Amino acid sequence: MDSRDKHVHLWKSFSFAIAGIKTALWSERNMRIHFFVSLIAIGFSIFFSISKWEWLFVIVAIGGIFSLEMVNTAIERVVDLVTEDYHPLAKQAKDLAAGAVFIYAITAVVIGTIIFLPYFFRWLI
Ligand SMILES: Nc1ncnc2c1ncn2[C@@H]1O[C@H](COP(=O)(O)OP(=O)(O)OP(=O)(O)O)[C@@H](O)[C@H]1O
Repeated sequence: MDSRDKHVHLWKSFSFAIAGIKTALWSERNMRIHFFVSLIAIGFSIFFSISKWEWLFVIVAIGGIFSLEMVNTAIERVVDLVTEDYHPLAKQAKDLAAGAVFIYAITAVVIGTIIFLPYFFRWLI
């Protein structure tokens, strides 16, 4: 593979990844909820002029939840592809993936609370 082929290959992988993000945003209700909540979090971050360190946590929380939700969606798709019948392993796979998203979502809420609550109190009083 010469360097031009590698370039084309890299560009194709990138376009497939973008297609995946679009699919997730259009087809998954949870992704749209994450998108909406992320916009609010970014809005608060700008409004309160949070510090560089706080931005890092906000970015990790937002990036993490989007990535994990997409992995969850991918697992759901593969399970549905393998079987449409009820199967205890299919249930476990989907429930485990959903559990992973749930854990990260709680983590993100805790991060948001730790960062934004003091700003809210200072803003109120
Ligand atoms: N083939 C299956 N066999 C056994 N249980 C299943 C199967 N498919 C789904 N389930 C159970 O139903 C639950 C919901 O499945 P579904 O595919 O609707 O995912 P979902 O979490 O509702 O998806 P979304 O995030 O898109 O709303 C799963 O978490 C799992 O417990």
